[in-house]
Amino acid sequence: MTDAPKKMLLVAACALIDTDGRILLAQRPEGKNLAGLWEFPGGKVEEGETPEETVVRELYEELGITTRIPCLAPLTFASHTYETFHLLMPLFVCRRFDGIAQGREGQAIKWVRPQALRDYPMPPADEPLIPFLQDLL
Ligand SMILES: Nc1nc2c([nH]c(=O)n2[C@@H]2O[C@H](COP(=O)(O)OP(=O)(O)OP(=O)(O)O)[C@@H](O)[C@H]2O)c(=O)[nH]1
Repeated sequence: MTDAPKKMLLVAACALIDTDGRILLAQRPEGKNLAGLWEFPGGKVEEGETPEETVVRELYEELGITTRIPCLAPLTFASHTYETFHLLMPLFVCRRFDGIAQGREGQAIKWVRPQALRDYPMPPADEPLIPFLQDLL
């Protein structure tokens, strides 16, 4: 017997890189699924949005960071089956942005050195992304 097909969820995420080559991770707040895990800022691509527009919007909403679409470079993507949906998540990198990142939705944030990424438990979809960032930085 085959399982019913799962809904495809398109989420756009971004690795913000600071001038020291550290990457910003945000901790998923209590009450959400995967609470406590560290993830890249981002969110669901809304109707009528491009993934780049989603990232620009989410960086501002979640962190108070402003950037522009030309400052986003595609790095890799995650494709992972969760229990109730299949996640497809392009990951951009961004080194040019304005503002001081703050967790505006109550989430903890942390600037993490590439070699320390494995010290922060991440959603299973994110784990294969780590070597791409380590190679880049
Ligand atoms: N932003 C982000 N989401 C991720 C990452 N890895 C990963 O599996 N996800 C999953 O992708 C989905 C992102 O949706 P979201 O952040 O917009 O939604 P959410 O669960 O906070 O719910 P809500 O915004 O509807 O309250 C979640 O199911 C989340 O668990 C990641 O690195 N960044």
